[in-house]
Amino acid sequence: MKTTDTIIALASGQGRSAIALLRISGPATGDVVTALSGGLPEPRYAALRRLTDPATGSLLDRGLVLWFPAPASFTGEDMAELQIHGGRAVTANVVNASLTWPGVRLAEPGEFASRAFENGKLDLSAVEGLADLINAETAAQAKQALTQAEGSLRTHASDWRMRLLRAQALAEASIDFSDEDDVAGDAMAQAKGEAAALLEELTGELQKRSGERLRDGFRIVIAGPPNAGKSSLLNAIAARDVAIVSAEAGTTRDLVEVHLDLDGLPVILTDTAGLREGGGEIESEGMRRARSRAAEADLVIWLIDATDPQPDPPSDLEALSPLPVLNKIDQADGPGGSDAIAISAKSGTGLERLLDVLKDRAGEGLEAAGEPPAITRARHRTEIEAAASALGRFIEEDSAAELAAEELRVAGRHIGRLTGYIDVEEILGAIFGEFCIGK
Ligand SMILES: Nc1nc2c(c(=O)[nH]1)N(C=O)[C@@H](CNc1ccc(C(=O)N[C@@H](CCC(=O)O)C(=O)O)cc1)CN2
Ligand SMILES: Nc1nc2c(ncn2[C@@H]2O[C@H](COP(=O)(O)OP(=O)(O)OP(=O)(O)O)[C@@H](O)[C@H]2O)c(=O)[nH]1
Ligand SMILES: [Mg+2]
Repeated sequence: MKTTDTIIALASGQGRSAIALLRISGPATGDVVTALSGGLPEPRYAALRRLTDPATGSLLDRGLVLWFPAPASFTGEDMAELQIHGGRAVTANVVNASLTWPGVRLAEPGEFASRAFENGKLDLSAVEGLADLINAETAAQAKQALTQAEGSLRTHASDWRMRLLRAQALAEASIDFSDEDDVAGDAMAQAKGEAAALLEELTGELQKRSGERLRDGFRIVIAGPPNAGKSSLLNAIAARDVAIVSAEAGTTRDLVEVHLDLDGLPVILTDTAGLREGGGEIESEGMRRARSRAAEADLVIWLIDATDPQPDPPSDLEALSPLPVLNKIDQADGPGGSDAIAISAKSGTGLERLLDVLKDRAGEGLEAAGEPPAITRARHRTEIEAAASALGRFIEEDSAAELAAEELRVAGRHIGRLTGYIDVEEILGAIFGEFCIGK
């Protein structure tokens, strides 16, 4: 048996609450719970127990106790949960009483999940999904995170890995039969066919950006000349007084960011410094930040003042195909004569329409057509890109079969890293045994 520390943590939020959930995991769990509550309840059934300090015998709380003997627990170790009253003193007392037991210590952040990973209960992609689920701020983010926690990326990764292994087996066969030209050539052609089909699928996944966007939020930047009403628009959409508004041009210098939930879609809306020629040192830095944030945005709003003839966006912004919006129509006489959406940040006219357009654009950016994306974070993209380039090299390679086959192993290692299971060589052994390839 592996000896590890027993860890304890408050799994519910910090601070006062009606009920608090303490989680304990590790070999001493059963002893700690017995010492605190006088015994172990039936596995996986809640039991109401008096909890006492084993050192002094004093009553700490009356709470619900759950016992999950290994391996049928979240971490795969012996685990228990104490559902107690959520006062600061109660939780501190029960934690401290548990910590007096030998081998018990406070858990590090993420340690329950990392033990679940080590014990094969969760793969890396599921751990990431759970982390995203806890951080999710909107319904669409939560849905994507839960899908990943439930194994969507793992399913892709194991399918890709099996196809790579098949290609690898074929490539190895072509090496083994290299003295029989026809057989060897045929096997290698088949291996390359398998690889090409897989490369096409990986390339398709790499083209989808919606998974990462949904996880991070759809980024909208409000840009425009000074005094156009950019900060007023941010405040109106956020329905809060976030940014300073004034009649003075050049009020906003820094980036001002708000997180919005537009019908379940996560949007990060950023107000920026007004863009104009000249300007002092601080204002110039503000404009530099505005331009660079706009360049990274998923959508740029170019806001102009309908009462004031104003310039077109500078060429770097024009290149981003900004959405033109005309503000202050409450003061403008007659229609603006452009295709811009007309609003008044002050009176609220036109805001509904603008919000509908923003929701549509966010929806297009965040909701992938067809199958949900496999990639939800940069780590996945990096590994899949590396696997795809190794596959590309394998397909191009027409010299030594041994060298070409090595590229397939490289691709397999990168795919393996998506789930953290990188025992590719082991599986390959099993496949070779089964297929009796070679001699
Ligand atoms: N009270 C409580 N609620 C919770 C959790 C928890 O740990 N405690 N969870 C924590 O994330 C989530 C539920 N996830 C869980 C995942 C696996 C197991 C578990 O005991 N797994 C065993 C047995 C599986 C079974 O009986 O079907 C196993 O995998 O072997 C428990 C909770 C959300 N709600
Ligand atoms: N009449 C009218 N005035 C508005 C409207 N929107 C903003 N304003 C006024 O325009 C002035 C400038 O507004 P801001 O929101 O500070 O403009 P800004 O684009 O953020 O300006 P800078 O940060 O300096 O670039 C303020 O006096 C606002 O009250 C509107 O829809 N109608
Ligand atoms: Mg401003």
